[in-house]
Amino acid sequence: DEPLQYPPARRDDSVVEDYHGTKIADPYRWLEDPDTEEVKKFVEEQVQLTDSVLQKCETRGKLRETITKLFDHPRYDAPFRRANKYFYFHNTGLQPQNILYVQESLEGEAEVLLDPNAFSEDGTVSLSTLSVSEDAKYLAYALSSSGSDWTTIKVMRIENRNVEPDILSWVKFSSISWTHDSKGFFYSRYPAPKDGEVVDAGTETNANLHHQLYYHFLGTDQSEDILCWKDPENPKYTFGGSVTDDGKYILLHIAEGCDPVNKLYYCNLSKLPNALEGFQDGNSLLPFVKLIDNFDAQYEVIANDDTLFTFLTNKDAPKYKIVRVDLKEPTAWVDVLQESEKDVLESACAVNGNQLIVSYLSDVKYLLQVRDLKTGSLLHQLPIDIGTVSEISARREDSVVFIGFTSFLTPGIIYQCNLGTEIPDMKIFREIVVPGFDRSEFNVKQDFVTSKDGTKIPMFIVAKKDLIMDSSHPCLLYGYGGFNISITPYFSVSRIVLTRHLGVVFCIANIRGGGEYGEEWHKAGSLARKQNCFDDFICTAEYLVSTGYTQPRKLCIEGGSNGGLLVGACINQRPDLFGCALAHVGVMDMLRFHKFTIGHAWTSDYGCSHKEEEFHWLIKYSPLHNVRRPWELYPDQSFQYPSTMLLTADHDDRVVPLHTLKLLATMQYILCKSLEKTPQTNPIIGRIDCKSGHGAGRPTQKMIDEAADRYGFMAKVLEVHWIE
Ligand SMILES: O=C(NCC(=O)N1CCC[C@H]1C(=O)O)OCc1ccccc1
Repeated sequence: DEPLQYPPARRDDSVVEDYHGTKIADPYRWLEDPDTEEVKKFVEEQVQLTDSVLQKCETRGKLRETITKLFDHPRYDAPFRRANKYFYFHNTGLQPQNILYVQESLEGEAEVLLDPNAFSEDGTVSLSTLSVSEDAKYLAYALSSSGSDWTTIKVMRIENRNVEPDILSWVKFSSISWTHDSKGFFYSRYPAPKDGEVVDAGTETNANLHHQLYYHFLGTDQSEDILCWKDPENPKYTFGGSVTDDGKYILLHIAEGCDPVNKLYYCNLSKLPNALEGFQDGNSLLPFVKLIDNFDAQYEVIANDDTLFTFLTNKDAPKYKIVRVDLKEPTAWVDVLQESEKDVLESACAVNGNQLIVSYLSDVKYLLQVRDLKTGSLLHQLPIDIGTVSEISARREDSVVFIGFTSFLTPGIIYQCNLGTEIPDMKIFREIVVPGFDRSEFNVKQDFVTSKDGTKIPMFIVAKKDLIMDSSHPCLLYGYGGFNISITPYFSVSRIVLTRHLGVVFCIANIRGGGEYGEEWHKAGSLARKQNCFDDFICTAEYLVSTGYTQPRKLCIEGGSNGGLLVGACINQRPDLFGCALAHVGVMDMLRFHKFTIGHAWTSDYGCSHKEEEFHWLIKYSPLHNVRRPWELYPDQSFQYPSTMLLTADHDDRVVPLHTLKLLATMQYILCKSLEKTPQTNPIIGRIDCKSGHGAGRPTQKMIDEAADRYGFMAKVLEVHWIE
């Protein structure tokens, strides 16, 4: 059908920047300011164009209806205990936000404690983090609006649900950790922006610098909070405070980026002459002791017995191990649990006095064990299916542990594991049931694909049973590949609907850059070796074609954020290999990402164009800078870019929308508008949402509407029809 009429977009050819002697044009630089009338007009016209395309996607209505119906089932998270109360999140099905319940006992009557749905008409206010005081008297919680990373902390008195007057602003990238006297809590924040710098929190692009750790005394004004730590010499540093289980220490976790490495300081609260009150004069920071004062490795505290601390670390152990140190002899470290040859030690949780629940990732599947906290020795293997341990809810004084489990064909199970008995039993505490979903219709397998350099790349493949390998099947290939994040099996209603009603084969490629095989795997897909991620993803796509699942014009690739970069880079490098590309909130301008909000923290995976050697890594794959007309590169072949949808939202302050807007304008210009006649008939469109952010906290209806739009678009361009 007719090529689309793309809206005009000014090209400012005066913007040219010199990177270490290389001149780089940036004609859409003006798209970086979301508040100008010109940018608002650009967005409005793109939204209208996309709506006109989506109107013609026949399966969109069916998708929305079927996803809504299948999603309308009760969901629970694992309970957690404080004092004599239990707390858990629950959603009856289509509620915009999950609701926090409290009960006096596991079997007792549950009451609503905090209902975020009451905070806004349209469900766009979400709960980002919370913490219940040790005596279960108070709930401190952080609220986010429109999916922004900015939060506001408030406090509720649990017994009478009274919301206290405390309001803490400009909180971002913060946990909440109470002192055990319930007088207050530690949290992190940025300095308040200068007047006018932030009009609608979450739509600004200013860099987040000078993070600080504070302590808030309940019942006081934020201006009286204690500044516990800051580091003016290192504005990129982020600080996290956590009180140890015994209430004695405040631990300070310092990061300078996203690598799994941190400094670790501690302060013995019980040794302060006048506790924290002594710092209310605001004249000095807390007297932290620097246990680890370098970024050589990650140190995550598991437990302490007074000065004897146990850590999960990757120090000289890229697949992680457990070590111990006595603060009195801070250089004498001993191994408690050695690094495994093959498996990644993902988590370790102190439970039942002196035991550990550890989870390993073994070829992207989870193993769960009970071990001895003192010696590390194995006590029990806990039986779980192929899938993901989604959460482990327990504290050291608890002998009952709740374990969340999910997989491609398991909506969700919460096991109750009683460690008090001789052989711990994994009893089903809650099982999430999805009416109308019949797991026997589907098949899950894991293949290993050889990448360009011979590396084996695991890939999960979910399909209807008894698939005929005739290359006819639409395929959705999903990837991420960065920041030490592992994409492990999880239940997705929208993907089940695609497989059941559009015959889609859904695949997850565990490409390098993730954490699937530990820190070496992460590093092998970072910095100078980032191209490995794209090679891996392209090889898994070619595998799906060569083994007869699908063919390029039936193959859709999808990824979000760093995964959006993956999609953007792969359609530039192999426009012939895909029929459709869905890139959510992608990092697309690799020369400028570090300038906006928390982008500076990502240089740990990407490097920075500020440095000459790193500029040359980035310019080679930066999606914004590598859009080329394929028909000019390969004149004998008449191929074009796949049909592409770039998704973003106005309050995404994790990956600011300018990345998507600049790439959209560039692709539409180079491929579609700059020639009289262009072979590019596949649409290149943008889905730009409002009152929405990077993804976290998105209300149910917005999630469903977006899924229906992007998969309705995919079905249309892959020419796939609805199967009743
Ligand atoms: O930026 C990230 N995480 C990485 C992130 O969100 N990324 C990394 C690339 C784009 C985007 C994504 O893939 O979701 O989290 C914020 C943060 C908090 C504290 C210390 C450092 C950073």
